[in-house]
Amino acid sequence: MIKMTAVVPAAGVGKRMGSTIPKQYLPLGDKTVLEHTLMRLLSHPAIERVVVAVSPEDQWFGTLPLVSDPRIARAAGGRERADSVLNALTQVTSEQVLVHDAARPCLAMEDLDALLAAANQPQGAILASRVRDTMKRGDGCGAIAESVSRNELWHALTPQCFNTRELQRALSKALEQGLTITDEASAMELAGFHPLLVPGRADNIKITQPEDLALAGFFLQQLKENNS
Ligand SMILES: Nc1ccn([C@@H]2O[C@H](COP(=O)(O)OP(=O)(O)OP(=O)(O)O)[C@@H](O)[C@H]2O)c(=O)n1
Ligand SMILES: C[C@](O)(CO)[C@H](O)COP(=O)(O)O
Repeated sequence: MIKMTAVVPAAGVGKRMGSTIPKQYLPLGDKTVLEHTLMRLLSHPAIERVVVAVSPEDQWFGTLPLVSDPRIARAAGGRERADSVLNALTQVTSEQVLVHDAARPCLAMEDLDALLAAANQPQGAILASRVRDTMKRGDGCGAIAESVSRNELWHALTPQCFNTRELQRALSKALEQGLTITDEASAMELAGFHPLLVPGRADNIKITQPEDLALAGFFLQQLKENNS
């Protein structure tokens, strides 16, 4: 089994959540969103370390009991997600690296297994779920401009897994060019790679808006009841 380090970008402010504290520190049952995410990653034998990118202004990370786990390291968060990931990568020595949003606590072990099984490909791999709704592009004035074929249209999820040095190079280049990178695969694509799409569960949601928290709590409970 390939052993690797995971990077967890957790330096966001959660604007869309509209909560008084960053969404990664909101409670889900008896623990915070971030603790659930970290516990799920560390429960897999392939994940030997986790580097968490945390805002320099963060007041909460150091108060989490989990932080005393020697497998967890802290890196400085950056202005954008990609900056946070790039900062964390400086602490990664494993050949492969897995990047997973702090805001995605509902990661099923079966999905992590599937991603890791594809991880040794040079182009890398991401978890993704096929689009199920009919997709529309807006005209910017609140009306439909066009329908977008959902054939081969996927939601990019995380974790995403790549060769560490290739990812560092790709992210650095994209950021130097001033490009907006919202996931690691985008940077790798710009560098000419075509990462594999590994079908993942649609309940691996990213907590983004207020209604997502209760849904994540339900999905997390289902995962625990099914030992997934
Ligand atoms: N500068 C940033 C911005 C985001 N993230 C992290 O990237 C993940 C996905 O980002 P997103 O869902 O957009 O989180 P926020 O940026 O906090 O949300 P918003 O865009 O609503 O502010 C989150 O775990 C977030 O903490 C990060 O590490 N560094
Ligand atoms: C990485 C990601 O979760 C894949 O869908 C997504 O791009 C993160 O976007 P955000 O705007 O930083 O939440």
